Amino acid sequence: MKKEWKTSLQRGEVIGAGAASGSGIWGVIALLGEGGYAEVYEVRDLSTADSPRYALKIDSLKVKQEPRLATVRAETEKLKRLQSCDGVPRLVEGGVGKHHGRSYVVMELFSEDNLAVFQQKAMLSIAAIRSIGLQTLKLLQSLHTSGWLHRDVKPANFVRTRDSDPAAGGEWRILDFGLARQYISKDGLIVDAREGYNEFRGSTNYASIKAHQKEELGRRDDLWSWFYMLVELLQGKLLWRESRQPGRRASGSDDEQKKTAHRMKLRALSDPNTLFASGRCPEPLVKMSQHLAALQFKESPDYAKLQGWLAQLTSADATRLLQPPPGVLRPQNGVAVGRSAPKPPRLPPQAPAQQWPHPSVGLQQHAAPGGVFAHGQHGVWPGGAVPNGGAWHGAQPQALTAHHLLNGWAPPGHHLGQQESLDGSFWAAHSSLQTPRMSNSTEEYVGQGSQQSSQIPQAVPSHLSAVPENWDQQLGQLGSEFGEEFDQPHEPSMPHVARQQQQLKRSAEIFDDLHADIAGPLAKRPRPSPAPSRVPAAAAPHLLEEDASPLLHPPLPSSAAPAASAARPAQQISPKAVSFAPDVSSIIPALDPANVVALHHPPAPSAALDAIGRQKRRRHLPDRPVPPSPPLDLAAQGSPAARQDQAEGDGMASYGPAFLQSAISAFDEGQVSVNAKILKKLVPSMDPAEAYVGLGWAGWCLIHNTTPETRLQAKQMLNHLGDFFKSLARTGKGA
Ligand SMILES: Nc1ncnc2c1ncn2[C@@H]1O[C@H](COP(=O)(O)OP(=O)(O)OP(=O)(O)O)[C@@H](O)[C@H]1O
Repeated sequence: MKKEWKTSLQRGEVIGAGAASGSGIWGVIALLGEGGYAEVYEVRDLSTADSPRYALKIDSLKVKQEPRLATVRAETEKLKRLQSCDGVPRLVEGGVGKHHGRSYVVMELFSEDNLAVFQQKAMLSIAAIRSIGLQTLKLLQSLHTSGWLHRDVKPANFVRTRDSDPAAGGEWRILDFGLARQYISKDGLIVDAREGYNEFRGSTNYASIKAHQKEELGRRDDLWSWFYMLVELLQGKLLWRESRQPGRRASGSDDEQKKTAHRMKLRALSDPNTLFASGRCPEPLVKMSQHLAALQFKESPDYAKLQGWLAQLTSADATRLLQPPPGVLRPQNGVAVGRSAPKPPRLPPQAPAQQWPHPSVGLQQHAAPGGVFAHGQHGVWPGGAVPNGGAWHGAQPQALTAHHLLNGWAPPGHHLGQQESLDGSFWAAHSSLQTPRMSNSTEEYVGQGSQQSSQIPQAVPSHLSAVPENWDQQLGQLGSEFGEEFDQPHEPSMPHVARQQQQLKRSAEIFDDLHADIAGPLAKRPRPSPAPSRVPAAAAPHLLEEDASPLLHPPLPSSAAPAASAARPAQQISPKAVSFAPDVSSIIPALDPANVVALHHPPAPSAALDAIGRQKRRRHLPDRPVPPSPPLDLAAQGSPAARQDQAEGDGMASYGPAFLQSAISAFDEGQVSVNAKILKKLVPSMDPAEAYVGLGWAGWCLIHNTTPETRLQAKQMLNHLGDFFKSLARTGKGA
């Protein structure tokens, strides 16, 4: 299908002065494509009867305004030198012509299908994918053998020949040498990476990790882009493109898109399964990824091996890609939620109390802020995955999970699974509100983590050797999924919250498993003496045991709090004072998307929420009416159509943005006490999702060293929320 005619040249327009100037006379027939700085037209030579058709590439009008952007001239120079290379378009005129100050070049014409268009037209068979993969790989190999790198490998830069059979996968050629660069010097040596090089080259979705890191690119980077293309051919999409679905506005800036793509590519480096919504990467692609990851800058890729792996792709792989493996929660909006592990036997209820962690756990060295805790990619943790999924750590200088593990926060008598379930909810709510900062810090963290990992002593706590190998992978995967979900720059919305809650439930399960796994081995160890409370008495003079009582404790009226504190002067806080987890654990089952869904038609932000956040909403969110969300059929979520609906609803059916925005600022430490008041006011009109955010907020205040007053408010908030969730679980309605 020809593109809509909207660019600078018109049908029938004549370009070139003809034989007198040594050029053809080119009559414009159709627009074929347009890139960043050029337009490509189908033309024919008007000076010849029955002229074949050609492609004419001309600088776009933008270039005329900003001549430094001119690319056609430079590209033609490169194309001239590449004429002996396989699959490169043949130049029809030796040189560059000028048309009203814009450079153009005429070349061999291919079909109107570039690979980006082609793969959208029909579901490709695995045989077609193998054929396209092989051809494009060979084109790159040929280019590399000629001493050139392409540096912008992407589907739009491969184009099918006109006479090839699309049903058989077509014959493919390579285009667009604007960024191509010679990597072999005149004396036949591979050129060193330029010192101080710091440029991004390529296209966000297909750029290699090194490209994202603005490093000099080599052959391996062209092949990483090829690899991502292959993933896209197999799956129909790249997961980091999620937020740019057809018909939806792009929800992030280019920078944000780059960051998301970079982060997800880094994650896929240690776990290629994450490239696929099904959570399973075909084995041949795992091998490709490992091969590419192992290549040094100057090293030649093993094209033959890559071809061999490509040939191993079978239709069974393709079928599996569409099916989550047993135990993987159904992907939501294309994102696999996590792999469930076989459940270890639960501890009997009367299991002896444990202190966590055992004092012998030597993990303090990992507690330094900035990401050194998790670097499992290099095998520091059993199972070899990042235990907090990167995202956990990225959320705060001290990861919440790390915080528990490292600081022995949970008092004796406390069950880790419950505590960690709570922790998961804090983290989830917290990170969902931290979107922009979260992506930054996660990215920094991942980079830093992998850089520093080699310098960090191997410190696997001894008791963890008794823990199944994959527990940290599970946490890692979960953390990453959370990270991925919440790093997406979209507005909070119903489906978003439902997913969030489903993941939270999953986290509770994993943490419970973890608890059972760890508590068992620990039970066999000598019972340590009780750990001191994490909150020293001097730092928490106003905290009373009652103030921190379990969730069902009746809330203090807000005005009563200071009075209560005054009546009972400073008192050592007992371990029980922070032991609210059992109650929170009991509300975790109530955090069920079905409950939220049932209560949430239509989403109706309360007037109070609206008023408080109006100003902020104006600043942060588009000022538009909130449409009622259609009933969400959870049972149908697995179907592609339902997922699409859900995806498109995402960002549309947003509710309570004012609340969420005000909660976002609650996480700025300076403002916590102000926002505590706001949150408390809102409790009566809360819906479950908002309550959930409040839960996260309160937990965050308790875990971090906020002021004693704020912690008190947070505990009151937990009381309210406890009632709320209990009522939700009992009646299907919030309090
Ligand atoms: N010789 C050709 N035959 C047929 N179609 C072509 C030809 N050259 C380019 N096209 C079409 O035009 C599109 C844009 O071409 P090209 O990638 O060379 O432009 P660009 O401005 O350099 O793009 P970008 O900014 O994306 O790098 C291609 O994706 C392809 O669909």
